[in-house]
Amino acid sequence: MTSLARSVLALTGLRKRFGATLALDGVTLSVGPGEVLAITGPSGAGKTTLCRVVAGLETPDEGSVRYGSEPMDDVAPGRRRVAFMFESYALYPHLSVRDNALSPLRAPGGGIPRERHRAIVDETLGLLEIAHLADRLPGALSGGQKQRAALARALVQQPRALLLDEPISHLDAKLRHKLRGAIRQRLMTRESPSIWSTPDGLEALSVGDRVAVIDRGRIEQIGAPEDIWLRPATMTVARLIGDPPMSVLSGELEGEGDALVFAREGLRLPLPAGLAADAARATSRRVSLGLRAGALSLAAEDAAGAARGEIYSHEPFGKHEIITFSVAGGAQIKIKTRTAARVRIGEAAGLICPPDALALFDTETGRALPASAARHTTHDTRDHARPQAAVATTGDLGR
Ligand SMILES: Nc1ncnc2c1ncn2[C@@H]1O[C@H](COP(=O)(O)OP(=O)(O)OP(=O)(O)O)[C@@H](O)[C@H]1O
Repeated sequence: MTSLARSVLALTGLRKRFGATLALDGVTLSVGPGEVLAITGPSGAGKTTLCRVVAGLETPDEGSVRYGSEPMDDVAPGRRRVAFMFESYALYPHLSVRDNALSPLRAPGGGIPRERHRAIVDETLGLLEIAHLADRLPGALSGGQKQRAALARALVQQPRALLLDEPISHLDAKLRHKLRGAIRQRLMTRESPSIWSTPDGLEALSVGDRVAVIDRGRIEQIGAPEDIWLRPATMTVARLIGDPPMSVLSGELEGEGDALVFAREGLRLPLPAGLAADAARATSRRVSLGLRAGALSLAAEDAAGAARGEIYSHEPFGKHEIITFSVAGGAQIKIKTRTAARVRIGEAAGLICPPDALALFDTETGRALPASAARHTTHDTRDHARPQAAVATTGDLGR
């Protein structure tokens, strides 16, 4: 077997149209050897199409796919040596779970000595907690069990690139949380690039070395999980990522003495110095303010510096609570608190917005305002020839 496993997977200018739908709109990105790129976006954003183009199951209208220096555009799917876990599983109905997982290893060019097949498969079934189902046929499995059988079939291979399309979406929350760590550990030991697609932004942040956020076929932002979390490049990213995501309110910039104020009906917030510097360079006064739920807090209605409003709803979730705060005019802001707050629906309250809770966007373009935007990228500029800096993790990302 020729080993191309340490190659960079590079996608350049991919465009794919289905009738009136532009499923991929100029996607350029690369995934390094051993790297996991998590791609996240809402339903219909283009995640599956991206995976299918990489696997050769869909031909792009424009753009190209390369492994290392080798263009893949004219290479048939079966010869690309890509392991693709389909969102629809595509299990062989007449084969047991074990035989489904063994099937790619037994195919010509599988590359792994035959005597090791059974041990690799059984270890992977154990990792995914389906060893006890090894002899069952897919027809006798639940949706989540089928999903893990399909995942096992992808994980046992030694491909040039591994594509996992929503690999754990049908598992219960506890198992999903447990397995995303276990699978990520497994992927880290590989030399091939991996793409992990998921509609769950937090899952993407927890499994990806880098994360690409896609919407309507366009990459909105690509970067380290921390960047996506702390510095969303666009309003779309801000609205997609987070638990709950930022509340994004449209308004206007107004001068008030030396200060710049974000103003809309029911809300006037003086901008902290850093944000005011960004805002001063805005070309339009029409801006949108992002408020990060976990950095906001409630205060008394008349507390100094608090914005006034009332409690619209209160959802206690055990470890944390989500409070929806509404201001005059009806705009709603989500607050996430750890402490059990004593709040009553309809009660007047104040909202404290520290500087790190806020992000500012140009309403027209949807992009973060200049000074912040300089730190962002929607283009993949990583040079995979250089060693990658270790990605620091933060407790907030829940890895
Ligand atoms: N074969 C096809 N024919 C027509 N339209 C298609 C086809 N495949 C995908 N699309 C459209 O292209 C867009 C992108 O679809 P895609 O399946 O890539 O999204 P996705 O991000 O994977 O969504 P989901 O999370 O729901 O799986 C959608 O609007 C979809 O309806």
